[in-house]
Amino acid sequence: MLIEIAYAGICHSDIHTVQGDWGKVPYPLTVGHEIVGTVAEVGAEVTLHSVGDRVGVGCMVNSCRECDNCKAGQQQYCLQGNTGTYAAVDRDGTVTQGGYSTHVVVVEDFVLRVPESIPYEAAAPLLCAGITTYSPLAHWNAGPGKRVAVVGMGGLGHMAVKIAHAMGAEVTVLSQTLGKKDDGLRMGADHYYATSDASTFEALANTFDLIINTVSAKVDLNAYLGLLRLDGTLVNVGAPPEPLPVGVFTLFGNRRSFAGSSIGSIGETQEMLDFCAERGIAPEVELINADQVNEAWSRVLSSDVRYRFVIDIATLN
Ligand SMILES: NC(=O)c1ccc[n+]([C@@H]2O[C@H](COP(=O)([O-])OP(=O)(O)OC[C@H]3O[C@@H](n4cnc5c(N)ncnc54)[C@H](O)[C@@H]3O)[C@@H](O)[C@H]2O)c1
Ligand SMILES: [Zn+2]
Repeated sequence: MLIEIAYAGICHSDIHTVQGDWGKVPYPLTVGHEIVGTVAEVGAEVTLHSVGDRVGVGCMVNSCRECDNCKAGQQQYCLQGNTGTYAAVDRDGTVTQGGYSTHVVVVEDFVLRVPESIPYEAAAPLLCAGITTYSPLAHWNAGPGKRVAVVGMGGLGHMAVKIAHAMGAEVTVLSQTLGKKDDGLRMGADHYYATSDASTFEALANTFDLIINTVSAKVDLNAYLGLLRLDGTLVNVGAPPEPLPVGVFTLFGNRRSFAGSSIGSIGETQEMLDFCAERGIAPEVELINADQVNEAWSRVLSSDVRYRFVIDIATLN
């Protein structure tokens, strides 16, 4: 089906990709995997969506559909590798191209329904930042009685705060400075600490059931692991290119776990969109014109984003 794109979010992964942080860049390349728009045309066999529907596309546009993980509905963990929305090789051998664009063609079951009650321009970041934080929060049972910490207050981080709060968890933000403290508390955080202050790590030792690390750069994971209480888990969703050393003795204490998590399944993405619509949760976005993308990228790199840039695709015409 053909989608006319209205808005595209800017994810730090777009920048990692184009900087070559994760490997060779398959030029020519258009990035963007936080896409919302309307259905413009459908093929004869399309049944899930109709022309005019408000829809979304996230980080993947296909998977093998046959491996154990696909059969379990976990397409993001496809054993053949899911087909990324951009920079991946599609079934026809061409390189997929992303959402900083006017149109995209996507197979119907990798397209999500975007509820009308979510403000249109704010919906796009849910397709990556929303699901990438919702999935581990749901999987590790964030909820009443659970203490959850969110490391990093960027695109993913601010969604983790809102979603964990809506799930009923006690939420703490661990940010480099206290510069975004008022915002964090307004979004639902119960506590807010600066990681540049060494006393934070002493004050919060053995505290959290779950820590979601959204930082795009290398951090000292062992310092954060020390903040987990008995059976606590630190889940890394931030994707810096270099390995992050983990000391096993830190894991022995409190029987701690260190885990990773990749976006979320298509089913879970729909569940997240419906959850956000029902709970009135939306990303906080700064809308930009297409000719402001370079400036927005440099602001993301200097931690000057509150909290997601979204491109108004109408300005691209
Ligand atoms: N696992 C996944 O499926 C998945 C999905 C989307 C994005 N990601 C990755 O998650 C990371 C975050 O993406 P984003 O779009 O939210 O980026 P972002 O730039 O909006 O947010 C990153 C945050 O980390 C903070 N930060 C940077 N260096 C830090 C440091 N040394 N200590 C503490 N905080 C620091 C920044 O200030 C910023 O608030 C990126 O690496 C991205 O590629 C992973
Ligand atoms: Zn992303």
